[in-house]
Amino acid sequence: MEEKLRIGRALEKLGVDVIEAGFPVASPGDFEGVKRLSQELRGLQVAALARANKKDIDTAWEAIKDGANPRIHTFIATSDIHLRAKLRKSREEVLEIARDAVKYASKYTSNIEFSAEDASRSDLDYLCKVFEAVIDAGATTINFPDTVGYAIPWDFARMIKYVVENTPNIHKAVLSVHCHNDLGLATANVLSAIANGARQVECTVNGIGERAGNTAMEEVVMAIRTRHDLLPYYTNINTKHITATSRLVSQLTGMPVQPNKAIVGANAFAHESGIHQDGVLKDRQTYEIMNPEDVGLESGELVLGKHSGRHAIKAKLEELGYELKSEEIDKVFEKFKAQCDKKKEVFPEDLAAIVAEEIWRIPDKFSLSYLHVAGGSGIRPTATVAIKIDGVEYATAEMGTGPIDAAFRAVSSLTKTKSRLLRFQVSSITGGTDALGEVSIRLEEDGYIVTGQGADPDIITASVKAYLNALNRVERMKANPNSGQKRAVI
Ligand SMILES: CC(=O)SCCNC(=O)CCNC(=O)[C@H](O)C(C)(C)COP(=O)(O)OP(=O)(O)OC[C@H]1O[C@@H](n2cnc3c(N)ncnc32)[C@H](O)[C@@H]1OP(=O)(O)O
Ligand SMILES: CC(C)C(=O)C(=O)O
Repeated sequence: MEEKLRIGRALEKLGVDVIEAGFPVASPGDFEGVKRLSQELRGLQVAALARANKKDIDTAWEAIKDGANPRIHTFIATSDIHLRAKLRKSREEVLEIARDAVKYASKYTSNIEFSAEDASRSDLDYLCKVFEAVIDAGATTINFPDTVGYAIPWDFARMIKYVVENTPNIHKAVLSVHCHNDLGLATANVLSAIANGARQVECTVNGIGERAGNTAMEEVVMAIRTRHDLLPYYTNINTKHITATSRLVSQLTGMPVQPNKAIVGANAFAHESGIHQDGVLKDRQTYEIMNPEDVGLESGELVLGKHSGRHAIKAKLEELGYELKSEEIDKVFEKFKAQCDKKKEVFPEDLAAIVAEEIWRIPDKFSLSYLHVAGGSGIRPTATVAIKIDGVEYATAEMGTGPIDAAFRAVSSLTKTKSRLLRFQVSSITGGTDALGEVSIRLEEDGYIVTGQGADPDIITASVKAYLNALNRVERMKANPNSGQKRAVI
């Protein structure tokens, strides 16, 4: 309930006009969720879904009646396949059911939406008759769903135009569309519908929804905003909240957003190829059609990877605060490319480490002498660690919640550091149970953010090596106060 409410509040802040909060008859939980949203969200309309029958409509109204501007959304299928196989009713019967449902809902409110489920596979003349009947009965929003994502943009445009031209009272209602993404065409279909008279778009954040999902809200909004020359319409969406809302929805639904998803994917504003990076550095508009700031991102990102060129590396080094000579940049670039062959993405901290190790050439302060770990079920994990600090060996033992925690506590005690671990990742370099484990960590120590890597057949040893590697990098940063390396802003 609380999560639903958090998403509801985020949508209100985003500026959506209507939230379809749920299907109250579906379960007591859905009923309570819709009711709570209706009571708490006053700045928008909260709609409740109902099949075309009295019980669903009564329950929907009961859930939303306290809302600021409640909407009943009732629906029934109009395609022959749904009539024959699912509803087992004739066209005439379904037309009567639809009309009666809307008339029944009108005893509660004048804010009524009617959807003709599977409209895109329905006979258009029959569909127009149904729409005409429900508008006469009191529907103020008429929804044309492409329920199974079957439509093709120019044919969807033809269908919308047909409905507009052949439903005599269509001007009394707002025409809406609701597209699914089974063929990856939901956004395209919606845009073609808008261009032909649709004025409400039913969509979801991140495109989540049944099967391949629904039309992604952020795609429609940004298409209208970016191509205003061809789409002279507007939405009330405050686009600066798009990224935050997308992340919230992803987090609360547990549905990750694919990295290359338009607008909200992690890579949507990231440039990795050297030629693109060079262009973006010279003028962002060479490869950016939208401002990342407009969707709430700080700025577009240059991703350091194997496709990056010298221009991008030089720019990133400057951004990090390094003032290097041309031959030093060449050296960093060479090492950087070698690292890229080993890992997909190289972080700015890795670049900083290359500078520290290749240009400054300061020896490691800390090195592992030995590590002994006792663990298993029924005993408290204990690690005994000895490390050399500037050549002198020190040892201690610590307990922890697990063997890695115990070993890290021992390292922290010996090195007198209090690092904050930001990321810990274990992967196997080779296959099988004898695989070499590679640990990559990212930590913050004394205001510096660094990465560290360690490899060993024993993952606890690999973890301690990675930890010490990161701490050595911090020491190099500290030893070069004039290097220009910026301390991290935490
Ligand atoms: C197109 C859409 O996406 S609509 C939204 C889909 N969302 C959901 O389905 C929400 C979750 N659903 C549920 O919890 C349940 O399906 C309920 C509570 C809605 C209904 O449960 P039940 O009464 O057990 O019926 P069940 O789901 O098994 O079957 C659906 C029945 O509704 C009928 N029906 C389907 N759509 C409609 C409609 N729009 N209007 C009237 N009746 C309909 C079907 O013909 C079937 O009737 P039958 O029992 O006479 O054969
Ligand atoms: C209820 C309607 C709008 C629906 O969800 C669909 O047809 O996909």
